[in-house]
Amino acid sequence: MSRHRLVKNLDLDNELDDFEGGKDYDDTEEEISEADKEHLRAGTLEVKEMLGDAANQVSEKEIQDSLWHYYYDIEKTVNYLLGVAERRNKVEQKKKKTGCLSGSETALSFAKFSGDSTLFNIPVERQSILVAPMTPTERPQSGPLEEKPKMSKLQVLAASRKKKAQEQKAGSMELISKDVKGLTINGKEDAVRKQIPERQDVSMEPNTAKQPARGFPFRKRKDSNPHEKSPKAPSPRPKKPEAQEDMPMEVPVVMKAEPSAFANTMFSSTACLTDTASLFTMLYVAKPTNTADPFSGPSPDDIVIAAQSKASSNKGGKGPPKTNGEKKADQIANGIEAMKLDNTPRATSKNLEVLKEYEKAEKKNEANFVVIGHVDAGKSTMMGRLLYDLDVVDQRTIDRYRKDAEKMGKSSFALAWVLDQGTEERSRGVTIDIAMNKFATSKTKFIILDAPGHKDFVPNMIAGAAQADFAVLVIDASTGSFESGLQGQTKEHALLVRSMGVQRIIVAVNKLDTINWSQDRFDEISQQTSAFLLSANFQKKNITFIPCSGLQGDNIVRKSTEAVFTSWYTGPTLVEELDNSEPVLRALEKPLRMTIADIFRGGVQNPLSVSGRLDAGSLQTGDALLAQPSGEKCYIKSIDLDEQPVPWAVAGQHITLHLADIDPIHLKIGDVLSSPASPIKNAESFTAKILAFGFLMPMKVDVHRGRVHVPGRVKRLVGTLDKTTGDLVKGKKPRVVKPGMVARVVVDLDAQVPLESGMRVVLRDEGETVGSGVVE
Ligand SMILES: Nc1nc2c(ncn2[C@@H]2O[C@H](COP(=O)(O)OP(=O)(O)OP(=O)(O)O)[C@@H](O)[C@H]2O)c(=O)[nH]1
Repeated sequence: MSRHRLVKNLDLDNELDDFEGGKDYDDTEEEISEADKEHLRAGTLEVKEMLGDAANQVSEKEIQDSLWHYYYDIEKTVNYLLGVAERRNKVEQKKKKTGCLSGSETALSFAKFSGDSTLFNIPVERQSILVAPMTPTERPQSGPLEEKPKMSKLQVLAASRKKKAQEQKAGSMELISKDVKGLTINGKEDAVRKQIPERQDVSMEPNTAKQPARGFPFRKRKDSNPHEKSPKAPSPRPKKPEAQEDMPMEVPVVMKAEPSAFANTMFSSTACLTDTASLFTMLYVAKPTNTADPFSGPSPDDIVIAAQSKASSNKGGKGPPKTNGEKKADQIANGIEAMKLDNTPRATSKNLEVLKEYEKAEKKNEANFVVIGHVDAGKSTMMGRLLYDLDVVDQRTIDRYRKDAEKMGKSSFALAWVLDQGTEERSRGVTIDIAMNKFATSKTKFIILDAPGHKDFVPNMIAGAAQADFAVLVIDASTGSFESGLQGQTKEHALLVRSMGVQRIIVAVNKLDTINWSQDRFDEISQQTSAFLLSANFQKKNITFIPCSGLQGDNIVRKSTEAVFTSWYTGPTLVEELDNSEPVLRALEKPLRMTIADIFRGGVQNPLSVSGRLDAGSLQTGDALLAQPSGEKCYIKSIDLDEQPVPWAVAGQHITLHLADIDPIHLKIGDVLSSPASPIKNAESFTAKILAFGFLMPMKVDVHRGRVHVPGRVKRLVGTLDKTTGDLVKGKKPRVVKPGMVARVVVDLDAQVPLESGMRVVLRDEGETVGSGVVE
């Protein structure tokens, strides 16, 4: 439950009575640290400036109360106060007209009070992150606050919680200080300083510059996965070095042992990490110049994650942001954890001949497939059904999903929830990010990559397609839906997967239950889709059609019992067709390449782990790796395959690597791990053979390679290529490449990206795919 919900459920007056114990509020005001006061002062000035004339309508105390309430979030504070000011204006105007307030106006409801505030004029899906000011009608609107400088109820409640938290912390600090004694922080620090002198400056010098006063912890886009632990949230209040003196009694150990540069570097708040951007090349973080890109701002998912992080970071009703002393203590505790773990001995390589081991091993066929198709075609439901019917998901889980989905009025999405795990995904009924799941048949181990169908999330679909051996294209057969899908993402997705190297495609013609299992409709859809897929360069032998209903489970795992359907269809089920997959040829002998799909931080035994598919080559425990684009080296401590430790892994396998000897700041999703002996190079420019989806000309584009996307530009059109021979068409250089044509183009990037010949890239402009192809 979020802090605000908790607080709202409390009887404030009771809480206050308990806390007060007859004391004057003023006593507790001492608990606001100097740093907080300073922050309140600076925030007040900023808010006043932003309020303009409206600042005359609110008192300084109200501004500070709001700042405190919103964790110094200037924007929210201003929004709230603008509402207050506007309301007062109206009341005043009315007063002038009538000479007094009407009864109805004195008894304002919360909705009335806030109805005209910009805070509540926001899209429904964004409202979840906005925190309604607590019982604003109870706030003294003027006089009393200024006359009697008492703390607001919220502050008193917060202070009470803070006090309790501090008492608990005092107990836990004893334990921490024991750990501190057992560690030679300074020794470590010195060693680290020698290795990374630039970082020392960054970590020793907390960011005292003005920061965006966001109330929510910064979190990386959930492009990755829900398990990734992001860097610690930026402190809601900037640290002031002198503020340390405020808390010596609470956390004496803070005074004895400052977190080392190393600990600061690895575990300091994002505020510190942000600083490093100026010193390190922070790749992929350059802001796209294309403002129309729906991904230039936080995605709906980011917003939900941010809200969730905030809620969980406030779990237990800890109240207002932590004091400097508490933050320091946390930082040290984290640092200690890191120090302990860093002592893990480096695994030594057994120098196995991995390919020979692989030959000897008993193995199953392994295949990854991406599920694509227009929004709402039924992709997640179909995969949920498949996992349920194969007993990968149990009945209890499905029953729970069904019950919860019903409560949200989305009962038809219960099966989709097996894949769609995000809160936003569930409340909106759309897939946002790639969902990964596994199952096995007697012949093959499969990995499902369920892609979002909505056009706003094509970049996430690209990330899934980049890891796939083949594709399952889901088509909604219901009346009108097939046709609109063809105009939308059915075509775009199919073209994208093909141009990204996928050769085999299974077309699942879904929702046949809605058209009474009509064979005519199935034939019509198969014909049209087949014609299109052939024109998109899929070979006939690599295209198959499976009629089915994901919702009812007909022809997914079990054969249908519908008489109409069985009268004309006797072919394989979807699972049988999946199992017909030919073993995929792997680049076992090629140099090692692994693209990081996810990063996990903060594990007790393994503080830093990465997962992803081994694109090429092989590796074993103890191997050295080179991470690009950072150029940092690291070592493999251990390897997990299917959650089990294994001594080695080969191309095609989805693995988790537990890494040592690397600062997590040097690794990001989309980075490529290679062997230092045959490293992948970074590129700032490349030439590629591109199939144009739209008009291509020298223009700004977003370049996507798997999870990575960087702004860049098509610098030069070298020429168009013959589609069948691939030869350059002689003649004048084209000024524009039309959709459907293939061209050789030179692309410049705004940041370095690990790229090499044979890699697949997608070019997008303003949220539309304009081309896709292969690096030469
Ligand atoms: N009648 C019927 N409805 C289906 C079937 N499959 C899915 N649906 C419904 O179609 C709606 C969308 O299903 P999803 O599985 O979320 O579709 P999706 O393709 O995964 O959606 P995105 O990933 O957001 O593009 C849900 O209401 C499903 O219950 C089916 O076979 N028959």
